[in-house]
Amino acid sequence: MIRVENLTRTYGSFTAVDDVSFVARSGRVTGFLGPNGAGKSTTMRVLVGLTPATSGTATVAGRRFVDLPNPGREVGVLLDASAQHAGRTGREILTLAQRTLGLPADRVDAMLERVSLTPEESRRRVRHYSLGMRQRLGIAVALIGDPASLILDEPANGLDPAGIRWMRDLLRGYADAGGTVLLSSHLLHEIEVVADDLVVIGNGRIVASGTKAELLAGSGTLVRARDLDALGRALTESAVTVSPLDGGFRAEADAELVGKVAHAAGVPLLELRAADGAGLEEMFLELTATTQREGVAA
Ligand SMILES: Nc1ncnc2c1ncn2[C@@H]1O[C@H](COP(=O)(O)OP(=O)(O)OP(=O)(O)O)[C@@H](O)[C@H]1O
Repeated sequence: MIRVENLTRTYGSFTAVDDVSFVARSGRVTGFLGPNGAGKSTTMRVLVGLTPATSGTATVAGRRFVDLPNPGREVGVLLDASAQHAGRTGREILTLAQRTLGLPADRVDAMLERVSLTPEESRRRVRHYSLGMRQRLGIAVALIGDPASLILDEPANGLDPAGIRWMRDLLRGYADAGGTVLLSSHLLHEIEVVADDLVVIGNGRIVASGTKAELLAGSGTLVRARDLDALGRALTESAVTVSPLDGGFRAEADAELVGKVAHAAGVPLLELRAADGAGLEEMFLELTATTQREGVAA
């Protein structure tokens, strides 16, 4: 389990992380979402002991990172895939990690296989790796100590669609086996697919957190009809709040009620379903509207 409690980090008079609290539970993938500069990396850096907290605590398995006797066996970390020594080969980097952690030598080949780096690629210097290959190597380093928790900053960055699918399956399998995964991203759809729980941060403060199901439950119903005016009128007259979405409406009511209202008004529907496909992005933009640099298009 990963726990952040009342964490604050200031730089001079600027507060990068402001009284942040959340828990990433075992057996679950927790998505840490927020716009650029929201404070995700700073929080993760405090979690892994790279940045001291100004106040508050951040623990993995009940201890601060610096107090873990052999941290790599407890928590796998990937913060910056390009932070590896560019002159070393992938195999050398994994071998160093294997020796540092006191692991059997065969873990190196096992990890290369796990992240689908070929023996030939493992002998290339990291400076010649693509970003996607660096991400795979970073994941291999994070996993080599068979830790119970993973902390990953934008792990899907640089991966092609097949790589993103691979990463998603890997994280799902890891959590299903009891692991704790905390991953940050601004790739909303990627997080929406893989995360069980969500923590949304904006301007250093948590603006929403909970299970994905809870957070998306308020998304309402997507409803479309050829005669949108008649549909909108019927819903509004029935005290159902509507807003435009995907060429139709997002109605703040369940599908049954929306269907009944449309039927009673004699409006044939083209589509009627839970609006959760669009939910997370909309929620993300809404929740961070006051904290987005660009503001949100109406
Ligand atoms: N060492 C530092 N000194 C001063 N300000 C800093 C320092 N590190 C981070 N910040 C500021 O703290 C804020 C949060 O940065 P952070 O990197 O945590 O954001 P983030 O959510 O990870 O963003 P991104 O998605 O762009 O990576 C930013 O405004 C950043 O400029």
